Amino acid sequence: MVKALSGAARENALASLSGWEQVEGRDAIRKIFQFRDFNAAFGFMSRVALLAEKMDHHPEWFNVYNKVDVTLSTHDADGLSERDIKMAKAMDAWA
Ligand SMILES: C[C@H](O)[C@H](O)[C@H]1CNC2=NC(N)=NC(=O)C2=N1
Repeated sequence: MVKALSGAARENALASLSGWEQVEGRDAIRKIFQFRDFNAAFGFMSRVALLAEKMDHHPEWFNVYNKVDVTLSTHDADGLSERDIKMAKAMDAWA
């Protein structure tokens, strides 16, 4: 069972990310990615989808044309976990 990050570990993990904001009223992080066009946005989503399946960890996201609005949290832990941090970093690397 994956555990939610707390205390210093949580602070350090969040500090290692850039462009992600904490969602109000919920232990989750959010970032809006913008791409050249739909093709680039969907390519990004396809790549992330493969990682999500591999990790058994899935983003909440909303796509309109070239924008992908992503929220990450770990439902099983009812909060942010290492899995969200790992996924956020992969997304940042591929955007
Ligand atoms: C049963 C299965 O392991 C779970 O429901 C997985 C699937 N994907 C998931 N994705 C996310 N974001 N959080 C989870 O807790 C989670 N759990």
